[in-house]
Amino acid sequence: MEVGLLGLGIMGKAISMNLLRNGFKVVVWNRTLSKCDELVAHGATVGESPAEVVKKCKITFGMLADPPAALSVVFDKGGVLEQICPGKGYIDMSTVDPETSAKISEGVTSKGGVFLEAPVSGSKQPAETGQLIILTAGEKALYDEATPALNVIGKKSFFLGQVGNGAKMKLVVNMIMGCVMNSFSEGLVLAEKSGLNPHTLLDVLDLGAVSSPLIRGKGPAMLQSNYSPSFPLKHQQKDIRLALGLGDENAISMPIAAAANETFKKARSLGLGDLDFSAVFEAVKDLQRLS
Ligand SMILES: NC(=O)C1=CN([C@@H]2O[C@H](COP(=O)(O)OP(=O)(O)OC[C@H]3O[C@@H](n4cnc5c(N)ncnc54)[C@H](OP(=O)(O)O)[C@@H]3O)[C@@H](O)[C@H]2O)C=CC1
Ligand SMILES: O=CC(=O)O
Repeated sequence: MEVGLLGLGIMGKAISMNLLRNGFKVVVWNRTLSKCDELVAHGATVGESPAEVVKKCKITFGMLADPPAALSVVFDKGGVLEQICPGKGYIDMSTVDPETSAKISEGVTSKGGVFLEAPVSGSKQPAETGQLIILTAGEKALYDEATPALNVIGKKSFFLGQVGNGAKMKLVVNMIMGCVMNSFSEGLVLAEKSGLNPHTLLDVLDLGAVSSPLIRGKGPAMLQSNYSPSFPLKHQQKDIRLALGLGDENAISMPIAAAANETFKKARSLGLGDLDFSAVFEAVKDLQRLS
């Protein structure tokens, strides 16, 4: 099966490599075209534009940074819309808001193509090993057609109905994850400042109800100030911001998420946006110094 992949950041590169390893032919494109070279060395071919990738493939995936990027590869010159047509599908895996997803869906279907949103839960390592959780919504026929690829990309795919539901589910999940990371960071600072060994706190947490892959996976690196990015902090802040927007629309009060958003914004202002989202720990430490 041949598929297209637009966007070779942390996730797009890992997903492409995994598809190639599993026997898929993959046509790639990235805004910074030089990032395609490594994929080519592993057997991918390159499209000079999103439109060229769509021209070559029946199904094309997008894995872009944020709503402006996701819209740009579809609507701008050389974009998906120039070649999408009946018989072709576009699957957007970027984490965006439901409105962005709906605009892309309208654009694709207006040209006779079919659309599926498919944001993923899980980070760099699950992407490399095909262990993502895929939150799809939109055209069920495209979901069925893409199932062989989805089964390689993820360990479980959900079909959630109409366009927007995948985006909403992803934003709810990442709103929770951002709040947990914030609270965990405050706990580490509180432990240390009150005279406890934070390494012992990690051991205690791991044995109790709060134990989780997130805390187990990130805690030791955070105590070493190692924030090599798996999930960039700027994207976590974007997700909480978009989740707060969803809360606004639904008149849901989310004071904890709003406070977490402030801390992620503080972390971005400290220049930590490209580091892993666990670097919010540094912003929490900084806030203690100021208070
Ligand atoms: N990393 C993670 O753990 C996870 C990330 N996600 C989500 O997946 C998406 C991708 O994440 P990730 O791979 O980490 O992000 P990266 O920041 O590593 O990559 C972003 C990608 O978007 C491209 N891009 C940015 N702006 C534009 C633009 N204006 N036009 C065209 N392309 C653009 C970049 O191209 P260029 O190389 O030229 O800059 C790059 O290919 C995000 O929505 C993120 O929230 C979801 C689950 C996990
Ligand atoms: O969006 C990030 C993730 O880990 O999921």
